[in-house]
Amino acid sequence: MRKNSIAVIGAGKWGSALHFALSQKQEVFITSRTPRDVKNFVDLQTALECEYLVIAIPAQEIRAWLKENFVFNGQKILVASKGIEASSGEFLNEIYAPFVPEKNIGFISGPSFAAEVIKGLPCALVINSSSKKLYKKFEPFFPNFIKTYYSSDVIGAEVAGAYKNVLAIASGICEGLNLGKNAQASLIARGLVEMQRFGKVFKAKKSSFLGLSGAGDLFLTANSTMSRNFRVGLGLSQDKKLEDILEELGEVAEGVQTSVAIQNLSRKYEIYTPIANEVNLVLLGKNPKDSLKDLLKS
Ligand SMILES: NC(=O)C1=CN([C@@H]2O[C@H](COP(=O)(O)OP(=O)(O)OC[C@H]3O[C@@H](n4cnc5c(N)ncnc54)[C@H](O)[C@@H]3O)[C@@H](O)[C@H]2O)C=CC1
Ligand SMILES: O=C(CO)COP(=O)(O)O
Repeated sequence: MRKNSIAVIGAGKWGSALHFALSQKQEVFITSRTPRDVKNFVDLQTALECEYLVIAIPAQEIRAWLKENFVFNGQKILVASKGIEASSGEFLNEIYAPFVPEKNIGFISGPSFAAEVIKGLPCALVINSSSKKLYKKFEPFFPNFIKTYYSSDVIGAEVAGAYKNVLAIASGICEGLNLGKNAQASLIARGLVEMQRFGKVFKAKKSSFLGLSGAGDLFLTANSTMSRNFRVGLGLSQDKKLEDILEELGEVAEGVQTSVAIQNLSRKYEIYTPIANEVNLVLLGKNPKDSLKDLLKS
């Protein structure tokens, strides 16, 4: 293992932004499925030899990626993805668990559009891990323009980061249908209540939903066309086909698959999740205006 070295895995929007940010203080390697013309780009094997890894690949791809590529060798890992696996309903910490000991893994959450981070604009992030020691190890890597906080509430951060993507789709629909700011604020506020209710079933802490991981990321994502998920909602409100919206987007919108996971989990555990349910139905083809009527009745 290359002691004290750090690599980002995944050179999409978020991986590239994290690579830029972390490179302010030290040399940081980066790797991706397809070679990129980026400073310190290395092959996957070289990256996996680093002591510190930041993994920024889409949530739905992680299990297969771990099975195919990953061998635990004492690495310390930060997971940058936000989503719940649709096929199993498992949270990312559950997917990583057979591969990485709990004390070696942390999860990044909080409001952080890659497009702003890559410009060096200020933001605040939470590193969520059962190990504060792990947070202390990663904290010095972050540049001055990113303020980091520690939380032990991994599941709270995971639920918040994943759920807000589904709510951002709903908010994009609201905007596209010109329902007004009152409706949008109501939707976002009720969405926050809904994600907390959902999270409680999995033992998430209420405080995570009121801070950066919950309200912070939700207010950001559900209020801006910079969000891919919000743009999916806008497209749906214009009666565009989901496959066309996603093709035009050309980047991951985690809320699409996460809405399937939430639907299955809320059925299994009998959780009241009206907004996520309607998003799921609209993604399956329901007219957004009918969804609105049903939401107002529910
Ligand atoms: N873009 C943003 O502002 C933020 C994104 N995130 C999260 O980070 C994750 C990644 O998002 P982005 O980088 O923005 O998406 P993106 O669509 O820009 O890039 C995804 C990257 O993952 C790689 N990838 C896809 N499938 C793969 C596989 N099977 N094996 C290896 N690599 C694979 C792609 O080649 C691409 O480089 C998502 O879970 C997203 O929710 C979190 C915070 C901010
Ligand atoms: O998670 C994000 C910002 O914190 C990015 O959101 P989108 O994936 O919707 O662009």
